[in-house]
Amino acid sequence: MNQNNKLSIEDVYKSYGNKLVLDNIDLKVAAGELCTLVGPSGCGKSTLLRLLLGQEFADAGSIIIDGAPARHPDPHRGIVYQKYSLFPHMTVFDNVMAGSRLSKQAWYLPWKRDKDDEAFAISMLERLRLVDAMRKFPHELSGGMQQRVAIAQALMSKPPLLLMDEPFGALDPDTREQMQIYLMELHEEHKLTIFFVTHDLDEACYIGTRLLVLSQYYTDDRGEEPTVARGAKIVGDYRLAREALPTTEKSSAYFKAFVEQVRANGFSPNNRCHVRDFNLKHPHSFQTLTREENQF
Ligand SMILES: Nc1ncnc2c1ncn2[C@@H]1O[C@H](COP(=O)(O)OP(=O)(O)OP(=O)(O)O)[C@@H](O)[C@H]1O
Repeated sequence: MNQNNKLSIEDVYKSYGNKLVLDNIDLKVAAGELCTLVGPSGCGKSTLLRLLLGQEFADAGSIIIDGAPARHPDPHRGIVYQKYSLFPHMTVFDNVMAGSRLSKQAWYLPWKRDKDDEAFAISMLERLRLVDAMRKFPHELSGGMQQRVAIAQALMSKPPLLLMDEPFGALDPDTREQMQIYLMELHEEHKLTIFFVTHDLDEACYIGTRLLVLSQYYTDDRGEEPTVARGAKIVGDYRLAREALPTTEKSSAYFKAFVEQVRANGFSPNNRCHVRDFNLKHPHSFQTLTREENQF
């Protein structure tokens, strides 16, 4: 494995029963990349994250993270889901602090707080506009606030590999944009490697340094569609020059032109159907054309 690769996925297959979900996935990711992952609903994005987490195993192939097979979840990999789960009996602050204690594989004991961790937790709570709520319990918070606490909890340990499954999907647009900017800043500051699943191409292009498209719809080398149902492959792999994007100008003509360019040119001609159907106004902005619609 190339020493710069944080992770390497080779010839990975994953089925549930007789349904093939992931079909020969090959992917190498360098340390520090923020990979955004888009694809049609049900194509296997969350399944891929679960394999990376070590929560489930591939039927064939290998997943190597930091030179070792991904066998089971460990503190070096953090995960944030759209559905948050917090400790109901702990305050916001203790929930966030629990993230660092858990990552150190020691049970969280409030009287054994680490001062550096405390300072980092408070700085995150300030950034996430939660500092006024830090003594509250989860049931006293809105859903968006609870999600922000869950994100802070996962970020607390600055996991070298952070897996995020539609983490901002339930946030209101303003909070979502603030979270995007915060995540980009954290990514740069702590050199995290991140896999970020989203249904929003705008978001994927905005925050990612690399855009991956996973889909079960593709044509073969001769441009023909497979005659049997297949699992999903990486059908688009696109480098994003995020440093060229001013963080405050997401709605700028420049950014819109950039996303449009990704839509128009970003994927291989064999997969152009995926590009045409991106509709950024739609809440599920990535939808794949049916065979009948794909007539060009
Ligand atoms: N534990 C399981 N048992 C059986 N089938 C499963 C299981 N987990 C996922 N699947 C199936 O595998 C396929 C991929 O599911 P997955 O949740 O990974 O897709 P996804 O791309 O994340 O979808 P979405 O965008 O809707 O969240 C789906 O058809 C799903 O029904």
